[in-house]
Amino acid sequence: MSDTTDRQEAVSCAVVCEGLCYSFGETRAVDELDLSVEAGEIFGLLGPNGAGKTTAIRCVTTLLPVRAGMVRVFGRDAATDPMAVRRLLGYVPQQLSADARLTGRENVSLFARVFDVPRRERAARVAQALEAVGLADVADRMAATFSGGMIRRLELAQALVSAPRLLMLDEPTIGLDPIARTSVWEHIQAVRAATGMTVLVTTHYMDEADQYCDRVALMHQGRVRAIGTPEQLTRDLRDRRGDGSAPTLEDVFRDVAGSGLDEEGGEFRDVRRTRNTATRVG
Ligand SMILES: Nc1ncnc2c1ncn2[C@@H]1O[C@H](COP(=O)(O)OP(=O)(O)OP(=O)(O)O)[C@@H](O)[C@H]1O
Repeated sequence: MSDTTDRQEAVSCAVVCEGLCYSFGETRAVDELDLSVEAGEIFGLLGPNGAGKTTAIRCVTTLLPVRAGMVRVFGRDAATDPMAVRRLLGYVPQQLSADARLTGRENVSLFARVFDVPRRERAARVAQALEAVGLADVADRMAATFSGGMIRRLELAQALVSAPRLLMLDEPTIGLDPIARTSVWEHIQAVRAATGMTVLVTTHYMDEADQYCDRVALMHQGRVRAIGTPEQLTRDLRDRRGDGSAPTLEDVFRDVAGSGLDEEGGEFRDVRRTRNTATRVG
């Protein structure tokens, strides 16, 4: 890529994946994935359990190596410049990342130290991050006393404290009740509105993506099967069907995934992994 292209992409694209592949032994978790996330959007990577969403975003975070294909974050190559990529992003994994034996504030402070937030700015930045997720009033309570939704918002604060340009969230609402889910999404939206940060989120809840994401990619068996705004995707299906029905994003997904879509939603080990995570977070 030329310097000029590099600079243009760094301005307009938060994430670009081209031909990304990742295998665990014989399992091709990500298979020739092409994706481009524009700066400032809330982008949803959707798919059932086992579709390859977590693997794909772990490659973007550099937690997994990019062995085949290419990943760039704001123009920085994840394979050749992983440290530069890490400095640009905040990541909330599916697994619990808050410590129950620390207070909310201590948890966020720990991340501020790990991410090298300058010492003299730390207290203010920690307070700001807790405020942004609506936990300022309970910041000095032990995380063990928090509800599942509060823990998710605490993890969001942990990721926000380093002021990342790209926030990546893996199934942020899994295992939460509807009220807690709405609250998590409203805080994500408020943070995006306040900072202009790009948000890349994985979810298998199509209704949430429809409501909160600017654009989505529908992923199945390691590949992106459709990409666009929820409105575009549902309108296209409605036009293709031409029967006056009003399809949902879930209908679009069934349409593009075809007969390969497993009704049970992924293999047993994928469901079990998800449930374990939900239990620990919730
Ligand atoms: N550490 C691993 N070892 C072996 N296989 C794995 C590993 N992690 C994921 N896989 C397999 O790779 C495929 C994609 O998994 P991945 O976790 O990326 O999917 P996902 O869409 O994020 O699903 P989930 O919502 O269940 O996390 C699945 O078939 C899964 O079983």
